[in-house]
Amino acid sequence: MSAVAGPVDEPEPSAAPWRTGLPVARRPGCLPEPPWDDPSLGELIVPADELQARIADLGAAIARHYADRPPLLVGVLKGACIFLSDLARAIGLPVEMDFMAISSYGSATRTSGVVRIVKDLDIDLTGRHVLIVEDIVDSGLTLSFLTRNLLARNPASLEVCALLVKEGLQATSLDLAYEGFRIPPEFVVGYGLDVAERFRNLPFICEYRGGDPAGLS
Ligand SMILES: O=P(O)(O)OC[C@H]1O[C@H](OP(=O)(O)OP(=O)(O)O)[C@H](O)[C@@H]1O
Ligand code: HPA
Repeated sequence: MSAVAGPVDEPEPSAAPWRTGLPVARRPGCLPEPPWDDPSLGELIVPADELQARIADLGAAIARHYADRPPLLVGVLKGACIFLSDLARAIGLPVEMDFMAISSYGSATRTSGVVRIVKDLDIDLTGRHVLIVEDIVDSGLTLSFLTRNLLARNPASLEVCALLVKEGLQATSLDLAYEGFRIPPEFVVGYGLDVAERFRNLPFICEYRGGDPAGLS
């Protein structure tokens, strides 16, 4: 699986790390700036402008692949809400959207190992071209649960677009049609990703250094 794999016609690779398949390098010493500075936040992992540029490319690749069969985007709440909002606007097709809320982390920084559907889809997937939109693949448990669950609903096709994939943490191999960035195996927040519901509205992705979030108010 490549970091920029798409079913068709990806743009020519450039020197940017997310196009070469290399892990996105941490920005040494580059910390979030006011008003986003916070002592529990560490170094920047993906700056806001790189997120937006990559999402524009993903949107274009998705639009090419689904040109004659606009997909149903299935957003995985809550983490994917911001990614899906930007991605949907980068796909120049009349997409539809539905949402599923799935939780396995609670307020912790490690998966509980138990994936729970908190809210199911409203739309019947039978015969639909479904694109799952995920914010992050970490252990891979959520995605593996979700693909099995949605395949059982008889879609015409089922693909995955994940913004972030943590390097080397998945027990089984992944089948991702679209991937944004490979990131180091550390807990990250921002751009939809939270710890105990905090930091989802950061416009970038950064390392979380705050320790056990249980005491957060
Ligand atoms: O690959 P995994 O180890 O399964 O982790 C990935 C999942 O974890 C997060 O969801 P979370 O359970 O934290 O819920 P949230 O999206 O509401 O924050 C994230 O949004 C993914 O859905
Ligand atoms: O690194 C992460 N940050 C926030 N939420 C997550 N869910 C899985 N991994 C992560």
